[in-house]
Amino acid sequence: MTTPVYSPGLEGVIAGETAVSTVESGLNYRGYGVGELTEYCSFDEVAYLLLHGELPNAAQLQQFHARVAAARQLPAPLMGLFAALPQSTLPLDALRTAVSVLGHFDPEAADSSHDANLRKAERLLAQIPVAIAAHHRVVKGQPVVPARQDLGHAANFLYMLRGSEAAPADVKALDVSLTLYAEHEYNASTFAARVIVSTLSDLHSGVTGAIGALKGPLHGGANEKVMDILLAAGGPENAEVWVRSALARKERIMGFGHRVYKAGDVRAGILKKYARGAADTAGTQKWEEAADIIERVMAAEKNMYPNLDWPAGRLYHAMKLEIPLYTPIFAMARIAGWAAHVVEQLDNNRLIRPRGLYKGPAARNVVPLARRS
Ligand SMILES: CC(=O)SCCNC(=O)CCNC(=O)[C@H](O)C(C)(C)COP(=O)(O)OP(=O)(O)OC[C@H]1O[C@@H](n2cnc3c(N)ncnc32)[C@H](O)[C@@H]1OP(=O)(O)O
Ligand SMILES: O=C([O-])CC(=O)C(=O)O
Repeated sequence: MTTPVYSPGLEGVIAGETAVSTVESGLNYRGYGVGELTEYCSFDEVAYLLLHGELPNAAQLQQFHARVAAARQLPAPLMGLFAALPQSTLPLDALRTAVSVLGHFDPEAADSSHDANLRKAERLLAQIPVAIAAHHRVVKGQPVVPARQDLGHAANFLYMLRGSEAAPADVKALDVSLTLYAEHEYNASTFAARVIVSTLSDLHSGVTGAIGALKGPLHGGANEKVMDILLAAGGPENAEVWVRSALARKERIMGFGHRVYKAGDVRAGILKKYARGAADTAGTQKWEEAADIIERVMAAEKNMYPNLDWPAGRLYHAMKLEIPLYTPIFAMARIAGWAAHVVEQLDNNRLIRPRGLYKGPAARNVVPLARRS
């Protein structure tokens, strides 16, 4: 047996190969920088790139859109389940359940071939936003709004959620956030999905587990906590005092820090201008001013910089989206990355099974129950 190497939290460990994206020298998806992708491409094109390996031409995009739009519906029993879940069910928990249930109804659930996985991935890409919007409206006692076939991913989601077409600026801002959220190498939720399917389990199981991993506030759950923090800080007048006392209490400021990026996350810089634009439109600039103050204190006191969740939480708040929807929106984008990794894992699979460094008692003998004190 070779000597095990231990790195707490697997920091710095190369856990596998991937051609989906890299965080080395700027984040890129399949070779394309995320800055250019947000500038020149829609999320729909980026999802195609992640799943199929190349950017689509116009005909490929049109066919992809037609397939995804046709799959924007849920089985009736899932709608019934949304009504039966406790009112207090968090949207992310409902989504995790929904993906598991969708697995029962997928016609190719048991087929984990490359092509079947891509077809299932396209269906999940279509169904996840429908599930988020439908659960949201059911909980509110509002009629569910059927998906529109003619709209892209971001526009259709806002339409299903609100029941009316969103302003183009809102659609563009959400679309950019989806592109930035779509993929990030071996992050915790993607790694969870890869571990699950490495046992030769199926795509829906991998994505269900990935959603569970995304939920935690050290990962995707942070975008909801960002707004909780700003609301707790109360605005620019109190932000500096608030963040300094939170740091003195050794609290984590959600939306700051990153396992890989120690000098800042390029995605946060890209999305910041959209958060600012949405705040200008909504007249909620005070949260942007408070965010600037917190950023300044975090840089000075902790040498720590915003990650993508920091502007995303503010953007969604300025767009008047309810806070518990923020992590589900992350999932609605990351499904493209999760599925691309699941396909890649299964195309060249080896069971993922690391070792644990034993820290328990030394070997000892069992004392039979009658003689145990
Ligand atoms: C899109 C995404 O999912 S990006 C990640 C979103 N998550 C967040 O924003 C949550 C807040 N950030 C964090 O908790 C962390 O920075 C993580 C989990 C993202 C990365 O953490 P790691 O690289 O593993 O660092 P680790 O958790 O070991 O922390 C190292 C030290 O920095 C401190 N620290 C890390 N992040 C923060 C933070 N946001 N605020 C205050 N202190 C922090 C820790 O308390 C720890 O201090 P200590 O050594 O005195 O105990
Ligand atoms: O990579 C990570 O650890 C977390 C992250 O930024 C992401 O998943 O987008």
